[in-house]
Amino acid sequence: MTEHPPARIVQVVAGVIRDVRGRILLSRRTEGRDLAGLWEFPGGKIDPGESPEAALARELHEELGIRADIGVPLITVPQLYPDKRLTLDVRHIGQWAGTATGREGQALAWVPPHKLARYPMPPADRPVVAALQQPALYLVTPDVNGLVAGEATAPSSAEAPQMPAGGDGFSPAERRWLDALDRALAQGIRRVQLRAPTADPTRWPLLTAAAAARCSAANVEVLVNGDATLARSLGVGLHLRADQLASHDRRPVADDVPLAASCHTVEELRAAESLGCDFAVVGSIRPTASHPGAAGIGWDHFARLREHISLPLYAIGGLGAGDLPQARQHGAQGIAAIRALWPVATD
Ligand SMILES: Nc1nc2c([nH]c(=O)n2[C@H]2C[C@H](O)[C@@H](COP(=O)(O)OP(=O)(O)OP(=O)(O)O)O2)c(=O)[nH]1
Ligand SMILES: [Mg+2]
Repeated sequence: MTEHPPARIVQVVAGVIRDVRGRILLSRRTEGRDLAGLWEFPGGKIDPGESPEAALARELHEELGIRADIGVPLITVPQLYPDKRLTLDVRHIGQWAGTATGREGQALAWVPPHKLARYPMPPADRPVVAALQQPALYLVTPDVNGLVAGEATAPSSAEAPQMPAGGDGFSPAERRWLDALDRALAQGIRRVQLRAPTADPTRWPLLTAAAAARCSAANVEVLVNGDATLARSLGVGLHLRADQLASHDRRPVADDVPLAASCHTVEELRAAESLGCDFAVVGSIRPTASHPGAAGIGWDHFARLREHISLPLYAIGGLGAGDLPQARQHGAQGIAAIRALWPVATD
């Protein structure tokens, strides 16, 4: 973050308008304006002294000729453009009346949500589309209790009696870990990173294969942490650690599986974006039990990082599902967590 960002601050509010079939209205920016030809969510600048709700209702009437009830916030995206510092505040639209027409000569399109990515949009809209399409929660698995050897080496002989005795071939700790994953899936988790930094490397491929099979049966997206060879052999996505970003000069997994990275700096985020990552995880927002003594970066710093890139981001670090509204207010599309999303057995 060495360059000087533009000083001009522009507050924009836009709406997600749906028709009875659930399609979303996009509007094409006309020639002669900035970002001409790109598709956007209808809306515009907030006038001085105007509330975001009043501004959006006014813009939707001016641009489309509709009367709209402004609904709940979806996401607010801070984004640096060459000439301005934009804040794009996107609201769901509730009831609306009238026939939407391009009153300023702009083309309109009603787009099914899964086809939004086909429409070229300004950089600030990528996190908005992600918030509409992608899971809001990203579960990161914890270590496998009982398999923890303190480092990534084969278990010592003292641990051998805990190893599988038969049946499904998994140790009690491994079975507990898989059972907790099943509970997380049953509770509605849709995106999972398989990570267990101190797992026994001779057991981890078996465990990830079993976990990936469970996720795939539930139609849940899986990424394995750090190991591109394992990701490719399982046919699942890959989640890179920040220190691995520099070791890849092209996308290490196929386009039809997700690629993500953990990032802490603008440089890492740019590297993740140019490698073709689908999203990144940024933190730690708050101090966490796993990193005692390390201060969190806080939401304002998160927003300052986010405005340099348009990659969808999950915020991580001492957060749970209850932090989602605040995350969305600072441009995160979701929350990533280990503890808060891992359903430990209650019996
Ligand atoms: N409405 C809208 N604007 C967006 C989106 N994404 C995005 O980067 N922008 C940018 C484009 C513009 O730089 C700015 C909106 O300004 P605008 O020029 O359309 O504002 P306006 O409708 O009030 O029009 P004007 O009267 O100033 O011409 O925000 C989006 O999804 N919707
Ligand atoms: Mg406008």
